[in-house]
Amino acid sequence: MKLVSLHNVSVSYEGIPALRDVTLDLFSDDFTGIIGPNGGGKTTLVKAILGMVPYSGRIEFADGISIHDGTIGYLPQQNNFDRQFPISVAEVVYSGLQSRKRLVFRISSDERKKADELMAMAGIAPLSGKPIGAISGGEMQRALLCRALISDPKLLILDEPTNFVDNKFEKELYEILASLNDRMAIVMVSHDLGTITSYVKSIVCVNRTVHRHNTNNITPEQLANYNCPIQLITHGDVPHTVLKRH
Ligand SMILES: Nc1ncnc2c1ncn2[C@@H]1O[C@H](COP(=O)(O)OP(=O)(O)OP(=O)(O)O)[C@@H](O)[C@H]1O
Repeated sequence: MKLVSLHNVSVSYEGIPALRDVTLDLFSDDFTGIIGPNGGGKTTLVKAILGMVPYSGRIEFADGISIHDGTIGYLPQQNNFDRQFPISVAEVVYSGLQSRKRLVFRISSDERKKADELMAMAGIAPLSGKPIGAISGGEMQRALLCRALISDPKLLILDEPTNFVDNKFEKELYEILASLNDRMAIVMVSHDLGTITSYVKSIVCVNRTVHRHNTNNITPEQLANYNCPIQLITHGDVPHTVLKRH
């Protein structure tokens, strides 16, 4: 089932195009990696879907999917999050419920339980009362994952979720995402095609224009043909990417 359809979507910043004429469908069973060179427009694509940047063209959402009610969970790139804000880890997680226009002090016991379960899954239960200024980047990333999940989204969008995360949690994270994919679509921006390729089911190349590959097995020729200047370097069976600036 189609969850989100973009029709001829373009985004410009101060007159400079970041995305041009993008037509793309996202489906309810997707586990999709969004890849592309630095500055290619990956974050802009995600922000357009979330209504965070003005765009021309049309974005359609399936019934029951909205950017306003928590049915789309979002883990932003961490440099966009203000760590000086004086709230605790648990409050960060609860803030994922705010799109439902609920106030923090009205959190139900079920929601508290859910937050506790998510924090336990992400390995940050002991940190729940700590201020976010006093935790590490990787711990913050885990908290933001819980925040994105607490509203039980049907679509989970993650922008570079493995920034700041150690190898152990990176692997854990991909496994958590693979199991969540039974009940939600997952769209993940990543620089590292080599690592994500064994988890994702499809790949979207973004370099001002967009091309969707309905496979996780992608060749350098395909990347070149679709204006995606990423080099694949193979070590054994695992391709690694080197991203070219342009
Ligand atoms: N708020 C903004 N104002 C002006 N230009 C912007 C803004 N945000 C992004 N851009 C520009 O738009 C282009 C696309 O940026 P975007 O962040 O979407 O790329 P990206 O593929 O996510 O990059 P990266 O891999 O470096 O995170 C870049 O040239 C960037 O400099």
